[in-house]
Amino acid sequence: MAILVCGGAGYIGSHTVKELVTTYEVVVLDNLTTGFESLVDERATFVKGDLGDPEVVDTIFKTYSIDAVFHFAANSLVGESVENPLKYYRNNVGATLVLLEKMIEYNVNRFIFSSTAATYGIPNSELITEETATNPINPYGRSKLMIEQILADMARVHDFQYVVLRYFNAAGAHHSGEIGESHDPESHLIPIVLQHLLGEREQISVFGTDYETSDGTCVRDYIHVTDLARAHILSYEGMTGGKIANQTYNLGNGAGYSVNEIIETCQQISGKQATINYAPRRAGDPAALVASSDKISKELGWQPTFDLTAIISSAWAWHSK
Ligand SMILES: NC(=O)c1ccc[n+]([C@@H]2O[C@H](COP(=O)([O-])OP(=O)(O)OC[C@H]3O[C@@H](n4cnc5c(N)ncnc54)[C@H](O)[C@@H]3O)[C@@H](O)[C@H]2O)c1
Ligand SMILES: O=c1ccn([C@@H]2O[C@H](COP(=O)(O)OP(=O)(O)O[C@H]3O[C@H](CO)[C@@H](O)[C@H](O)[C@H]3O)[C@@H](O)[C@H]2O)c(=O)[nH]1
Repeated sequence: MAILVCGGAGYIGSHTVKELVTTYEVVVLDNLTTGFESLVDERATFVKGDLGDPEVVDTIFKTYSIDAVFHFAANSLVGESVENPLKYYRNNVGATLVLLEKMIEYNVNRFIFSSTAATYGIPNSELITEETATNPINPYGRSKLMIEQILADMARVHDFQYVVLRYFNAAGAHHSGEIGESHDPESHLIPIVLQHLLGEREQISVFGTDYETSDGTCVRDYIHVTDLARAHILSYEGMTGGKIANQTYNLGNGAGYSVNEIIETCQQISGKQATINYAPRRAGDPAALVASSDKISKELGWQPTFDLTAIISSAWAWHSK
C-alpha cells in the first residue's frame, strides 16, 4: 500500500515525503505551479498533474494501491487570496472536491489535510486551541475552513476518516541540507530576510507597525517543517492503528515572535545587518497567531523539537549553500 502525497513537490510536502520514504511507498502528485520536481526525493514516484483533473486521479487510483492521501496542494498566500479570491476557491476548494469524490469512488478512505492558523481569523484568546472560534478574515483561510467542514460532513456518511492539521507558520530546512524553503517568488518572512542578508535583495519591508502587539509588528508562531512532517506520520499511524479518527490538531511551538524579533534573530544568526523599510499593513493579516498544541501532544505524543534559533539556523544553512 502506498501513500499519495498531493503537493509533494512543494515546501512542506517535499519535507514530509523525505521522512515518509524511509518507511512507506510514496506517490507524489503535483502540477508544479509553485513546487519543483527537484525537491521530490528520488525514492518516491512522481506524477506531474492536477488533482482537479479527474482523469489524472483515476489513473493514480487505478495504477497504485493507495492507502491514504496527504493533501498539501493548495494556493496559500494570504495577501494574494485577498486580491484574487476565485483562484483560491477554485484550486483549494474546487480541485480538492474532485480528489475527494475520487477517493470515495475508489474507496480510499484516509485523508490528512493541510489546514492553517488562518482559519481562526482574529482569535478571541492569546493562545489558540482547537476550541477557539474559527472566523477567517481572508479567502485563503475561508477556503481551508470550507474543506474542513466538507470533511466532517463526509465522515458522517462515508467510510472515510480524516485528520486536519492546522499549521502555524512553517519555516526551516531539512537536516540533510538537500531541501529547504523554495518559493518563487518568495513572500514568506524568514526566507526574505535571509535572502536580504545574503545580498540577494536590496531591503526588507515590515508590513505594519501599528498592530496591538508588544512592538507594533505582527506576531506569529514559527514551527519547523520537519516537526510538521513528523506530525503527519503520527496522524497517519494514529489512524491506521485505530487510535484516532476525524480529529483536528494545531501545530505550533506555543511561542509568538514579532516581525522585528524575527529580523533581529536572523541578524544574530547571520552576523549581518539588515536594511529595513517600514511599510503599511498587508491586507488580510491578523495581529497575532500563537498555537496551543496540547491536544496533539496528549493524543499522539507530538512535541516540537526546534525552537526559533534552531529553525532559523537550519534555514540559514540552507540559504547560504
Ligand atoms: N507554508 C506555511 O507556513 C503554511 C502554513 C499553514 C498551512 N500551510 C498549508 O500547507 C500546504 C503546503 O504549503 P507549502 O508552503 O508547502 O506550499 P507550496 O506552494 O510550496 O506547495 C504546494 C504544492 O502544491 C502544488 N499544487 C498546488 N495546486 C495543485 C493542484 N491543483 N494539483 C496538483 N498540485 C498542486 C504546487 O505545485 C506545490 O508544489 C498548503 O496547503 C498550505 O495552505 C502552509
Ligand atoms: O516581506 C515580508 C513578509 C512578511 N511580513 C510579515 O511577516 C508575517 C509572516 O508573514 P508570512 O511569512 O508571509 O506568513 P503568513 O502570512 O503569516 O502566512 C503563513 O502562515 C500561515 C499560518 O499562520 C499559513 O496559513 C500561510 O499559508 C503561510 O504563508 C506577517 O505578519 C507578514 O505581514 C513582513 O512584514 N514582510
